[in-house]
Amino acid sequence: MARLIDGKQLSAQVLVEVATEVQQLKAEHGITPALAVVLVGDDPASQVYVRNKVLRAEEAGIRSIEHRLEADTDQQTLNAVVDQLNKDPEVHGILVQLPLPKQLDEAQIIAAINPAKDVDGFHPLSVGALASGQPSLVPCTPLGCMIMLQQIHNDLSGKHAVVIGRSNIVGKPMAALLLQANCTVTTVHSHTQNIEALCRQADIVVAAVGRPELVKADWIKTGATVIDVGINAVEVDGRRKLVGDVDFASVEPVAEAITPVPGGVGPMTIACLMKNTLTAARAQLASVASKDIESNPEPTAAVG
Ligand SMILES: Nc1nc2c(c(=O)[nH]1)N[C@@H](CN(C=O)c1ccc(C(=O)N[C@@H](CCC(=O)O)C(=O)O)cc1)CN2
Ligand SMILES: [Mg+2]
Repeated sequence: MARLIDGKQLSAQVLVEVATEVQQLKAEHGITPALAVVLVGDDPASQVYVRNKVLRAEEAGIRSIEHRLEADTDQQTLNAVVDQLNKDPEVHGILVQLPLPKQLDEAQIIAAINPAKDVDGFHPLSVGALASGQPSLVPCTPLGCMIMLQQIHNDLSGKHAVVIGRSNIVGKPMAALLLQANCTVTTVHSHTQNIEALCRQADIVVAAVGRPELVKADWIKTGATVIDVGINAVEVDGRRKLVGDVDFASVEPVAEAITPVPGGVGPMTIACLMKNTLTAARAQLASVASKDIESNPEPTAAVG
């Protein structure tokens, strides 16, 4: 039987660590990290995710600010909201919940977020920093997956990782993080030939393609670690059920370790958002402190 990597439990642990550090930041510097969440429209899944983000922020001692905009909001109005949040020194993290209604340009609004406050890690500067190995705010889902992998592998060096999917939110940053951790990384997607054979070579499989139960037992090498990022609603006997991109029942006996859906990567995504908000608040504090020193340097000792 595979080891179950319990995202509920692990995310609770991450949140306790974040909460402790938030309290320290408050006590030592009088700063309460603040996260602004912008939701446009009334997509029911997005509403659930935003509600959970606000609840987890509260648990971690992070102040949250919600902006809910009508489904027919135009780009200019959304830009104005982001602009105001960019300028507010008491806001440390900004996220615009995706997907956006179709009249809005996602790439444009992501690029409009102050990169220092880009707690989703989607801004082109954050993406470039991650790709070139510079410190950056890392997208929450891949960051959560890395924390899950660290539960199983002390050292990922030399492992062959196959990432299924090449989205900007998960597949691409996931591949970059695995490469950073010295894995040999293969990204497979809809144009890849022989996906199954490539997966069978993998020590680590990360499935992030949005296809219910695509990954079957015969895709998986005995002893591999399987991270399932998919959250797909399907109907079973007339009832709605959530399944991942991995056929859990068949893969679980083959794998060494596996994440469940629900209760796997999803809760880690939200915990990592709180981690990123803390990181952003700290970095902004350090940046303000260094600017103070630049504009008001210590007087040099008189030479006499
Ligand atoms: N701005 C962003 N938009 C989106 C992101 C993101 O990281 N930033 N990711 C997803 C949605 N998402 C967070 O925003 C998210 C999805 C799912 C979960 C989660 O905990 N899922 C549960 C099941 C939930 C259910 O019952 O429906 C689980 O897996 O256990 C958290 C966050 C797209 N948009
Ligand atoms: Mg996600």
